[in-house]
Amino acid sequence: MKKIEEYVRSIPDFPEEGIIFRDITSVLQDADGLHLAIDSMQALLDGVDFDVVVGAESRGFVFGTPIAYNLHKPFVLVRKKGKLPCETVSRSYALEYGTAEIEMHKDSIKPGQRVVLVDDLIATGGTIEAAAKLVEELGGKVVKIIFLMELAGLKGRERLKDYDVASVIRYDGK
Ligand SMILES: O=P(O)(O)OC[C@H]1O[C@H](OP(=O)(O)OP(=O)(O)O)[C@H](O)[C@@H]1O
Ligand SMILES: Nc1ncnc2[nH]cnc12
Repeated sequence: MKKIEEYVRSIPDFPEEGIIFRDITSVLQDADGLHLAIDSMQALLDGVDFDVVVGAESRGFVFGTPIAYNLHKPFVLVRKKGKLPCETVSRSYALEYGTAEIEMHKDSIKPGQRVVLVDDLIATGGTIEAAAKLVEELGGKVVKIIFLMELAGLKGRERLKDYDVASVIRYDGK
């Protein structure tokens, strides 16, 4: 069986010159790749005591929901601005390319809940830092943050130094 990193396709200069895009579609469209990705991320939660999984739109949904399902936990969506129908809290942040704003429903986290954050990839860490702050604004405690991939050269972990962070695949560059 192949290693998980062998399922990731890397595309130079997408969506902008200088970015190496780490593509998850090549992982997901292979049954073994999909199993390996979910199982490897889920293993990062061994021994972690938590109440709810929170995933960031859109690739965080793909990995967060099966993990929540497998572990019989609820799944909460962090969405890009303007998509959630009820009362929200929101936060703006900078991306490796461009800027964005994310939101959560005000009633999605109950005060004191222990939260695991899930996303496919950490680049600058801006997205997941903003998500962590929203969880905290709602009274949740972020007990673990997990990724399939980490672009270590962008130093996202330094931004998340107050959190317990783990990833399955580490790329040394950007
Ligand atoms: O660490 P950062 O610099 O914040 O970058 C990482 C984020 O960027 C990508 O999402 P994107 O906003 O492109 O949205 P998508 O998942 O809908 O493609 C990726 O899925 C992470 O959420
Ligand atoms: N290099 C990259 N590859 C895939 N998704 C990303 N999101 C931010 N940077 C990325």
